[in-house]
Amino acid sequence: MNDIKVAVLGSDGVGKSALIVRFLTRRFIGEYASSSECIYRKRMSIDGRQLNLELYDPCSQPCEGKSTLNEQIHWADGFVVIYDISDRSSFLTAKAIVHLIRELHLGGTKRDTDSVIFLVGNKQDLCHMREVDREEGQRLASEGRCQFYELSAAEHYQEVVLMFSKIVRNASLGGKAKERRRRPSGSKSMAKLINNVFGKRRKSV
Ligand SMILES: Nc1nc2c(ncn2[C@@H]2O[C@H](COP(=O)(O)OP(=O)(O)OP(=O)(O)O)[C@@H](O)[C@H]2O)c(=O)[nH]1
Repeated sequence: MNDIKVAVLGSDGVGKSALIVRFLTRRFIGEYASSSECIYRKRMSIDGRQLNLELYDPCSQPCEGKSTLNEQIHWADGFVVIYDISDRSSFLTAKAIVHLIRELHLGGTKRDTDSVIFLVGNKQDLCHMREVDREEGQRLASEGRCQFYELSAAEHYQEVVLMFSKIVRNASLGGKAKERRRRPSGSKSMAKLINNVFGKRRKSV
């Protein structure tokens, strides 16, 4: 069975955990308690093939044994790079991450990387506070050869599922057999995920 590794990257508070939790549990959780980086696992069937998905959610707080961005990039087969459309600085961070992924994957063939970086402008429901135009996102995506999405973890369940399903499909078609370097350390079961989800005060948006 294929193992597909997807890293969800972006600056603090852009909604990385919210998007992952939405995809895995269907729920939007306003506040999610997580003090360590972790990997969520899910078995998926894509085009009739069984896949083991590992989704990496970094922790923005300093924590022991935390992997570096370079290690996360080497570990993953696919990347979801997230920014918050109401926060320009998060867009600049996303831009730097896209460029770093491109730089570190220079050795790979074009086919390997073209379809496995997704740039996602999250919090589309906050468009009245928008600081990053949709066109800027599209421009960065075409510059970095990424697929582009604008969506809202809070409001768009179907779009979130489609986005994750598509990156898993693309990453699995890459047929990559790359050397695995040190993998990000934390690993989390669904039970732990549910604990985190219910262990913290929920905030309405
Ligand atoms: N309005 C709105 N708020 C969102 C959305 N997605 C996430 N948030 C909020 O943004 C805040 C940060 O979300 P998280 O999922 O913790 O973000 P993160 O990127 O995992 O943050 P770190 O763990 O600090 O790296 C929370 O208050 C969420 O409720 C969204 O689509 N719309």
